[in-house]
Order: sequence, then structure tokens, then C-alpha cells
Amino acid sequence: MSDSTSQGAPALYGSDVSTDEQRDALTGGEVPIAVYGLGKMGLPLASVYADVTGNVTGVDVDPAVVESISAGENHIVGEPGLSDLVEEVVDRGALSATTEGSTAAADARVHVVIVPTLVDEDSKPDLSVVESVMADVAAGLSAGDQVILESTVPPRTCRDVVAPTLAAESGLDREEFGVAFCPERTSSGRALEDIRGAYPKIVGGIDDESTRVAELLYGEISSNEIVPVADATTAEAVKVFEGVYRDVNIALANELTKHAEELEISVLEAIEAANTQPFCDLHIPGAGVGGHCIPYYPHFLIQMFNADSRLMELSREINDTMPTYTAELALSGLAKHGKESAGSDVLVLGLTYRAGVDELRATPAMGVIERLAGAGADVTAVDPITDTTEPFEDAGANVVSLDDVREGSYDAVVLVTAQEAFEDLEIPALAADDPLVVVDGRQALTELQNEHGIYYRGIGINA
Ligand SMILES: NC(=O)C1=CN([C@@H]2O[C@H](COP(=O)(O)OP(=O)(O)OC[C@H]3O[C@@H](n4cnc5c(N)ncnc54)[C@H](O)[C@@H]3O)[C@@H](O)[C@H]2O)C=CC1
Ligand SMILES: CC(=O)N[C@@H]1[C@@H](OP(=O)(O)OP(=O)(O)OC[C@H]2O[C@@H](n3ccc(=O)[nH]c3=O)[C@H](O)[C@@H]2O)O[C@H](C(=O)O)[C@@H](O)[C@@H]1O
Repeated sequence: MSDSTSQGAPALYGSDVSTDEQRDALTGGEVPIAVYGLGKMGLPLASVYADVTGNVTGVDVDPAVVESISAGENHIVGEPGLSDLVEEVVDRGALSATTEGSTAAADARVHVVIVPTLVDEDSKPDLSVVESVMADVAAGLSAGDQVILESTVPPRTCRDVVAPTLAAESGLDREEFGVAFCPERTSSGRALEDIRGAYPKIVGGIDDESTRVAELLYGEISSNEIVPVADATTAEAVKVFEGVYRDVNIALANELTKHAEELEISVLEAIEAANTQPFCDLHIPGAGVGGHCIPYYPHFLIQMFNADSRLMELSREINDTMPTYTAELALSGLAKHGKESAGSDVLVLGLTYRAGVDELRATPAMGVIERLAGAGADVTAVDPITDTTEPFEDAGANVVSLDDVREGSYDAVVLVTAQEAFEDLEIPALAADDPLVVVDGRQALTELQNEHGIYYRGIGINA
């Protein structure tokens, strides 16, 4: 097998030099790496790869993203350490950025793909972005290259979509290049810590050599254990199973919170007590399950395979009722105090899918706003960490700033996402009348439970 391409960069896949020599080449900056997708996950990942290998080209379709990174700037909010790391690796030439995917592919020996894998309006997995990146990679793929997919995908994607597509579009035989799935087990807000080794790194290749190269790569990226599994399909399943586990368990917590309401107990207290023994890990009930991960991953199994998935489907259904349930706690609170829904002034706190992350896909806030506006309430919304307002205005909300909120007065306040900036908000002072209805969708306002002039309903607390 050729050990170098026309560019002379050493191959890793199928190379006949020792693994130690390959490791030295990798950490010595001799192995050019391309990372496709420079978003919440891709920019931290590309930056760590650059920090370790010194030779990374990041690829993104968004010229503004490429421009900011090329200037050594970090466009992702809320990631400790990322701004300094981006500035440092760009400054020393270890990381550069481009919109030209196929050009970057031609020069790279390792291709790391971490672009969005979404679902369409029928909840069917949408791999179009991954497929478009693979077309770029194929255009520049050489014998001896390794492709790493980190985007979460339906199991069998590497085996049945990525590898055949790369072979067909590059003209190479399937045995001439490596493909491995190496799931990104990272949470926004702690991306660098997670990528560098908070948890073991799962790797699975379409063949043993692909797995070996993935182990070599992540052995240098992560300080934690590298866990090779039987194949890429197993690795893809590991990631999806982790996400489905979370969605199902959040649904259980959401169902238990409704039992707790009937039992007149705090489900949060019961959950915390139940979790004191190691065989129980009840999750936390809330205003809904958002983001482009947890609500999407179950569909990577439900929609793609024939096996019975009633539990996953029902869990999705339960979680998707929570935004409406949250809004109706406010509407029933208003009615209990003689206020019509129509014409009531309701403030929604938080629009992103979870605190500190500027991501709006599948955000529970949308369902809350739709139900309130649908009942005729005058809805005001605020979220200091996102600049996006249009979708929420289209749904019937007037999106304002925190300063505007402080000037306003409301019949009800609904907290959907507990942004840090809300901690300074004097919520009782926002009351238009006595009482102010407060719905706490994230157990973030519990101090208002027994406050005079407040009618408090907290999901997981007393609802
Ligand atoms: N966000 C998270 O917490 C986690 C996400 N993941 C996986 O990582 C994937 C990416 O997630 P994020 O980084 O959060 O998404 P993101 O939406 O923050 O960033 C995606 C980036 O890819 C770029 N992009 C889109 N099409 C492209 C193309 N054809 N070529 C190159 N770049 C392109 C976009 O411009 C954007 O900058 C997710 O779909 C998910 O499967 C895995 C673990 C955690
Ligand atoms: C298994 C797991 O913990 N996965 C994490 C998850 O991160 P993500 O950013 O999607 O956040 P998340 O904490 O799962 O929250 C998702 C949604 O669910 C809600 N949520 C979360 C936990 C909970 O007990 N109750 C609840 O209602 C959140 O408010 C949010 O709307 O999905 C990421 C991913 O796979 O993309 C993954 O890397 C992260 O480690």
C-alpha cells in the first residue's frame, strides 16, 4: 500500500510503518487533518485536534464562521477555554479554516466529519448534510486515508451509506481507505473537557484496520480509555442507545411528576431520594426535551428499522406533551384567580432548548408560546443568549430585552429555560396584580413557592 499521496503526507490506513512511527508523524504535524463542521461540537473538536497534531484545516459552509475562525475568534458561546484555544492554534498555524471542502479533502489524510444530522418534518433522519460532506471528501480521497464520522447517525450508516458512497465517488476500492464511527459524547458548556477525556472514547471501524487507526488517533486526542467495539454499526448503536436511554428516562420522570401532583408530594424530593441507591437513575421532569440530539436520536431507530419501538415512540409522545402541559399550568392558574386566558399578559422566560446553549432546534419554548398564544394570551418572551426572534414572533410572541421586561407587568410568568441572567430578575416586581401566577418549568424559582402574592406551580415540585 502506498505510504504517501502526491502531497507526500504519510498514510495511516494500511500503512506498513510501525504504529509508533505513525504516532510520531501524527503528533509531529506530518499528517494533514480536515474537520468538516465547525459548530458547537466541530470547533472544539477541530481545536483539540489542532492542539495535538498541529496540522488541521477546518471546513464550514458558513463564510462568517470561516472568517471568524481565520481571525482567531471563537463564535460559540459558553464554552470555557475555547476562545483562548482557538486564538492560540490559529495564531501558530495549527488550525486554519475554509469553505472549500473538496480542496481541504485533497490535502488531508484524515477526514473528521461532525456536521448536523437532523430529522425532516416527518421525523425521518436527514443525512443530506453528511452526504454532501462525503461528496467533498470523496473528491479528495486518496488510498491510505481515514474517514472518521462523529455526527450521530442511524446504525449501519457507515457500512451501507458512507463507505460505498466514498468508494463509488472516489474511484477507490473499499479496501483502500478506512472508515470509523467515533461518537461525540460531549455536552455543550464542557466540550473541551469532554473531548479531551471526560469519558471513554468509543471507536468502531468498517474493518479492523479502520478501528486500529481510530484507536491511534483518539489515543492522542483523549486522555481517557479508548474502547474499540466490533464494528462501525456497533459504535453507531452505542451513541443512539445513549440518547434513547436519556429520552425514555426523561419521559418517565415527566410521567412521574403527574403522579406526584396527584399524590401531593414533591417528585424532585422523591427522585433525589430514590437515586440514593445505585440501581436507580431517575431523570428530571421539565418543560420539554429540546435540541437536535435527544429528541432526534430515537427516530434514528424508530423510523429506520422494523423492530418494535413502542416504548421509544411513547416516550417521544410524553416528552412532546410537556410544553403544552407547562403552558396549561399557567392558563389554569389564571383561571383559578378569575382571569381569562384571552388578554392576559404572560411572560415566557427562556427560548433556547437548554440553559447556556444558543440552540433553538426543537426548543420547548416554541410549544409553550404556541399554546399560550392559541389561548389568546398576550405573550412576551425574553432570552438574553439568543439573537433569533423571528420564529417566536411568528408563533405569536413579542420578543423583548431583559430591560424591557423589568419595565413590564404581567399576569403570569412561565420559566422554560433557566438562563443565568434570570437569577437577578425580581420576579414578584413584575406582577400586574395579586397574585402573580408563576410556572417554574426547570425547578429554578423554588424560592417563590411560598412568596406572598405569588401563585407558584413548579414542574417536579408541586406539579
Ligand atoms: N450539540 C451537541 O451537544 C452534540 C452534537 N453531536 C453531533 O454533532 C453534530 C453537530 O452538532 P453541532 O456541532 O451542535 O451542530 P451545529 O449546528 O452547532 O454546527 C454545525 C456546523 O456545521 C456546518 N455545516 C453545515 N453543513 C455543512 C457542510 N455541508 N460542510 C461543512 N460544514 C457544514 C454549519 O455551518 C455549522 O457551523 C450533531 O448533529 C450531532 O449528531 C454529538 C454530541 C453532542
Ligand atoms: C446522554 C446525554 O447526556 N447526552 C447529552 C445530550 O446533550 P444535550 O445538549 O442534548 O442536553 P441534555 O442535557 O440531554 O438535554 C436535552 C433536553 O432534555 C431536557 N432534559 C434533560 C435532562 C433531564 O433530566 N430532563 C430534561 O428535561 C433539557 O432541558 C433539554 O431540553 O446529547 C448530546 C448528544 O448526543 O448530542 C450528548 O453528547 C450529551 O452528553
